[in-house]
Amino acid sequence: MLEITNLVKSFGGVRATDDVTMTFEAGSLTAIIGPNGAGKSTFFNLLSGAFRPDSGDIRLDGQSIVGLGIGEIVRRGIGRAFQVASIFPSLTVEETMLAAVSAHHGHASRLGSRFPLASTRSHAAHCIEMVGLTAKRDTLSANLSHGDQKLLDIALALVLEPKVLLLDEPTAGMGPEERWRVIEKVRELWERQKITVVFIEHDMDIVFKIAPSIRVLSYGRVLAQGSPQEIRTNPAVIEAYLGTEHEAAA
Ligand SMILES: Nc1ncnc2c1ncn2[C@@H]1O[C@H](COP(=O)(O)OP(=O)(O)OP(=O)(O)O)[C@@H](O)[C@H]1O
Repeated sequence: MLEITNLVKSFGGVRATDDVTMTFEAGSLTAIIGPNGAGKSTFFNLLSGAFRPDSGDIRLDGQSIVGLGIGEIVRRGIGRAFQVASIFPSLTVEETMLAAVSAHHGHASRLGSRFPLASTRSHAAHCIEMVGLTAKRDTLSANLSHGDQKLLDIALALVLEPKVLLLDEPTAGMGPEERWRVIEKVRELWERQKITVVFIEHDMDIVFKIAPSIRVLSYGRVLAQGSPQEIRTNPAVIEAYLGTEHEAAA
C-alpha cells in the first residue's frame, strides 16, 4: 500500500536517503532503526512531504504523492504525530481534541462554542478512547505526564483518520515504565484499528518485542529488513548498529 522506490535525498554532499526501496503492507507495524544520522528522520520527512526527494517515487495505494503539499499528503492518508498537544497547555484533553476535530471538519468558527456538534464530540471522544485517555479527558494538557502528552499527540494525528501513521521516536525522553505503557497503547491501537504504523525507535528491547517487521537504515541506505529474529542475528546489523549484546541475548 505504501511503496517507496529508489528514493534519494541529499543535503550538500550527504546522501541522507540513498536509493531506498521498501514497501509497507496495509495493516503492518514496522520499526525503523539505525544509528544516529542514518537518515531515519529524513525518510519520514520525505514520506510526509516535509522534504521533496531528489529522485525516486513514493506511492500510496498506487498513486504517487511526490511533489504534493503536506496538507494534501495528510488528506491522502499519511498522518504523522508531532509534538503539538503541549502547544495548548491550558486546554483539557477533550478541548484539544474538539478544537482539532472542528478544524478538520472545517467549522473552526465553532471552536469557541460550548455546544459542539454531536458528530464532533463523538469523533473527538473516539480518538481519545483509541489512545486510552478517556479517564483523563478533563485534565489540562500541561498537567499530563510526558507519556500521556505523547498519546494526545497521537490522538491528534488520528483525527485525520490516516491510513498510515508515522511515529518518530514515540517513547523518547521517557522512563522505562512509561515507555512500555505508551508503546503498548500504540500496539493496541494498531491491532484494533488495522492502520499501517511505522515508528522510529532507538530502544531495541521495545523494537524486538513490539515490531513484527523491522527495517534498518545505515548511511541513508537500507541495510536489512526482516523479522526481529532475522535482524537480531544479521551480522551486518550487529556490526553497524547492535553490537554483540543483542546477539548474545538472542
Ligand atoms: N535539513 C538538513 N540539512 C542538512 N543536513 C541534514 C538535514 N537533515 C538531515 N541532514 C543530514 O542527513 C543525515 C541523516 O540525518 P537524519 O536526521 O535523517 O538521521 P537520523 O537517523 O534521524 O538520526 P537520529 O537518530 O540522530 O535522529 C545526517 O548526516 C544529517 O546531518
